[in-house]
Amino acid sequence: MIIQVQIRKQLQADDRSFQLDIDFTSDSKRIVLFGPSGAGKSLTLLAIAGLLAPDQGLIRINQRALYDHEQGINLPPQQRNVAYLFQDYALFPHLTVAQNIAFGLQAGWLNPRKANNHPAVQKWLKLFELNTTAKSYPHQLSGGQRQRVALARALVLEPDILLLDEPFSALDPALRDRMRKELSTLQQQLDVPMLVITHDPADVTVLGEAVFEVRDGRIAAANRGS
Ligand SMILES: Nc1ncnc2c1ncn2[C@@H]1O[C@H](COP(=O)(O)OP(=O)(O)OP(=O)(O)O)[C@@H](O)[C@H]1O
Repeated sequence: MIIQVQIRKQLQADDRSFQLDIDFTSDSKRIVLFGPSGAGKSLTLLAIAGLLAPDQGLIRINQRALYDHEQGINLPPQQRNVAYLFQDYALFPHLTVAQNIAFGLQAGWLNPRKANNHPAVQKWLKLFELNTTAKSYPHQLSGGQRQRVALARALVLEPDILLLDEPFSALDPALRDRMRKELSTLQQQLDVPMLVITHDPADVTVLGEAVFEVRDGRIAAANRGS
């Protein structure tokens, strides 16, 4: 997988303005954008997902243009084949685990019995050891199980890349360490490309192979670690 991001965006809110000017390319499957609060990490992730339109530039994954200002290309989020994992996982509270995982599939799979039986849902329930929770609701799950449901819901669509926005920031420190290791192991097992944004150095150490430091809307440093 190769991701190429070269984007500019000027944001204006009352008397404040922010210039996003991000440029990086990577063929790593473990990319981390690291930097302080307000550096422009979330804006970059939103732009890759198609939830924020840049003013200029291009975004390509595996040579496919998701956004190309000069060519007038700006694919809507559902055509980008990228999965976006929100900070709090944003599971649907009124849907069971199986229904949550089935959500991105065709509408009929929201029927609980059908959702349980869908081959792709079954595959992910098994892979993530969620079989016994298939009929449970998100509030009945542990933090780790919730993360796995969110990942399964994202991965069931076989995205080209998984985008994660501060995946552990809402967790207490002990759970955070465990989930970080779990995500690392899952990424290695599944070999799925992921891009994580974070301000936590521990995420960089555990999850980062290609690490880009973001400061004041720009890539301030890049290094390819182990
Ligand atoms: N709609 C907007 N209009 C104007 N400025 C904005 C808008 N959205 C974000 N910004 C500004 O852009 C800057 C970058 O925001 P961004 O959310 O990308 O930061 P971040 O690096 O993800 O930080 P955090 O870790 O706190 O989420 C911030 O200074 C923010 O105030």
